[in-house]
Amino acid sequence: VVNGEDARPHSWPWQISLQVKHGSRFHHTCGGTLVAPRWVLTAGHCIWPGDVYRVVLGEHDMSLQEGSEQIRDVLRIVVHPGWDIDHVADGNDLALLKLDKSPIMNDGVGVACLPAAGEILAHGTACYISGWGNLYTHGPMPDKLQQALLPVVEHSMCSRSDWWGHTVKSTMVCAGGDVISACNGDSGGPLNCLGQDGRWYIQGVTSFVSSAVCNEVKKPTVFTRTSAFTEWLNEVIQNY
Ligand SMILES: CC(C)c1ccc(NC(=O)[C@@H]2CCCN2C(=O)[C@H](CCCC[NH3+])NC(=O)C(F)(F)F)cc1
Repeated sequence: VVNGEDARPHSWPWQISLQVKHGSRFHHTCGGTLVAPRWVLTAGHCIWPGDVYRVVLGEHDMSLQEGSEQIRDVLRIVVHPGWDIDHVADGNDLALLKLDKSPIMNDGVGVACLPAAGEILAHGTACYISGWGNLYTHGPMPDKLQQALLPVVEHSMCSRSDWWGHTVKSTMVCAGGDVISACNGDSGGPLNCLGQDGRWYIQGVTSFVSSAVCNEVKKPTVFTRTSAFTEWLNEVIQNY
């Protein structure tokens, strides 16, 4: 996250770190969200065939063993059938990971809510992005989970020719567009938006930013709009 701030520890208890095995060690590669006791939602572009992953829940400071961390293996990976790494602009940038067993739910680990099918957020709705992605383009990863307030940008503005143009689809949601943005390593993480009922809803899964600089003005962070995939999400979580 570029121009964010340290999150209060465990204030986003559904935020996970997706870690990939290289040699004998695992390292953070993407964010993700616990959306059911045994299911993590992340981005399709985080998944590379043949790689071995694990999920760390209850994480805050990556440089410390804080005692709240819970590690789970990934039993099954279901990438959205419409995802194609060579056609990022087509969207469908989603993957669901089934954990070998449910984590222990506590103050630091919990499930987030998914929105109702078709829910569209009004322009300017205040949401938060969270993640351990780079602090700036080609910059370092933070130790502590970062967060930032990122206002929703309605589709009509986000698809202006000097914004994202036709690259952004209606199955995506834009947020930001000024000097706050996601950056590499935030991929797959949540766009956290407070609902009328006082619960946090995951309205987006971090998908892409400008390939020039992460926080390019008029190139808001683009998220996969979870309310466009309710049927697929429910089908997988209930049947796989
Ligand atoms: C849709 C298409 C025109 C397009 C638009 C933007 C990009 N952006 C990028 O490539 C920048 C540079 C590094 C990674 N990156 C990204 O946006 C990667 C996803 C890349 C997926 C495609 N390889 N995502 C992120 O960094 C983020 F923001 F989600 F944390 C790539 C393609």
